[in-house]
Amino acid sequence: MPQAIAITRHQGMEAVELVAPDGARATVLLHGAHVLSWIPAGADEQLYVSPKTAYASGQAVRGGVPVVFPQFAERGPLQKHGFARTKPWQLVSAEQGEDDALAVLRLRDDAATRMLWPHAFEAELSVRVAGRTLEIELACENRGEAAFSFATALHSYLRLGDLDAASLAGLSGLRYFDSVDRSEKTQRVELLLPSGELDRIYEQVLERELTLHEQLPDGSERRLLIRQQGFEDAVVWNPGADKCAALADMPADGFRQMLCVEAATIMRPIELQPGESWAGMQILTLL
Ligand SMILES: O=P(O)(O)OC[C@H]1O[C@@H](O)[C@H](O)[C@@H](O)[C@@H]1O
Repeated sequence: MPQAIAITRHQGMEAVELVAPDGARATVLLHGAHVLSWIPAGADEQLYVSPKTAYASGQAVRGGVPVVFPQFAERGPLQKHGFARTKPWQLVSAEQGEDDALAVLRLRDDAATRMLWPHAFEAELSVRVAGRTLEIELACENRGEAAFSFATALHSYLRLGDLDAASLAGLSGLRYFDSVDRSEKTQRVELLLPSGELDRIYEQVLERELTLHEQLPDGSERRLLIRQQGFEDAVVWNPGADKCAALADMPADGFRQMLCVEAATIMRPIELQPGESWAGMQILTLL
């Protein structure tokens, strides 16, 4: 029998603490349906959250997994990355199952969202933890009478001990839009070694498996498998030293402890006719 999980508080905000029978855990804020923590069974924290982030209504949390919807970055008239990450979501269910723990959260249009974006929608975020895997699925349904289109991303901040010891594999051969110098390029090298500001939208990433590698001080290697379904693109972002210093909610050296690898659909926005739905998932597995 699934065991219901009650709402608790985390950093002064409503949250659910998912715990699977094998010990895998995740913390999800109702604010923004924001996954704040993921601890695979037998391992330690895999997500980065800035120690300087605000936890306040109407503000975005810096770290974890912000939900970007219905606009990516400043590619449209809305606030940066859209409104979903700063809205209170409703908890639909949270429970521990026989071999996992699952929470489902929902956001529907209201008068405030329709002022910004005149569409009737229902978004659902499902977060599932079990063993060494975290699955985050975002679904969206058009509940109105006219078609709409949107861009979206699961903006995952992956925690690092040291950026210089990290590399990302699996992107070679892909086209990408480099948001730093606003040009189209092709990834030539197999391993992306992050250094300096990195802000790229890799296109048509579906079917690719990315792996974040990190050499740990004890000589071992951490490997995090990053897969996506439904999302077409992937964003790789690190602000680098200068941009990080300018972010009020990040410590100056915070960029060394994170790399964002985001499952996204940006280049070809998703179009939904009345009654149609879309879903996409990011799947993280600690190998
Ligand atoms: O500071 P924000 O609004 O959370 O955005 C962080 C970054 O998010 C990334 O997804 C974008 O590619 C970057 O351009 C952006 O700077």
